[in-house]
Amino acid sequence: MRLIIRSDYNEVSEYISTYVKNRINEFKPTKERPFVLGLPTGSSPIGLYKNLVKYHKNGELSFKHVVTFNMDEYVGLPRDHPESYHSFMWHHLFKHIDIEPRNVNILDGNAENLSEECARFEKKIKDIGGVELFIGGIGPDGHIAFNEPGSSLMSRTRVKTLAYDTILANSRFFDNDINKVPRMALTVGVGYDSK
Ligand SMILES: O=P(O)(O)OC[C@H]1O[C@](O)(CO)[C@@H](O)[C@@H]1O
Repeated sequence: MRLIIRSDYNEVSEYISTYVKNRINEFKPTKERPFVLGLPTGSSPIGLYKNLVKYHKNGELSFKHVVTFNMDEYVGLPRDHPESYHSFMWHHLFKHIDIEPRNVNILDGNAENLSEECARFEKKIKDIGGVELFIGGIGPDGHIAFNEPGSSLMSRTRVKTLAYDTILANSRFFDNDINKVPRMALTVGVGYDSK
């Protein structure tokens, strides 16, 4: 593991966004060989997404041949709710860049059969050959995606009940009302398919 420390939020965002831009550009993605990128939500990546939009608008970065997989989504929150991860991703990133909507993959937390939805998502990642670069989001209890403490290192995409600490932390996005925070989420596992 390599721990990279920067002095403030803007410098961290600058570091990671330059890293992502370079990885995509060096990969030289094509339709037949797209760059597969895993993405988080939360407050931390907002600066990263802002910079990626800027690089796109400057002509330094294209998402034409980038396929994305988001790491998680709430269960039961309407897709158009402002706090759904669908809304978050389109608002902060996707609507500002040249990504093909069919290349965006976000779990459907309103699917009739949640296990089937998780299996479908897993298969899509597998079929495309795994994720090239996965950017993680870490919760206060150390969880990554919504893999709450105790999750297996071999875990795969599945339904997870959120820990109380996570519900409490995320209540800041729901008028500080823990009762408005969904209790469950779909999340990729710790053992997702990487390249
Ligand atoms: O970036 P923040 O605001 O600390 O939020 C992190 C949270 O967002 C997520 O990345 C959700 O995708 C979780 O892993 C974590 O709960």
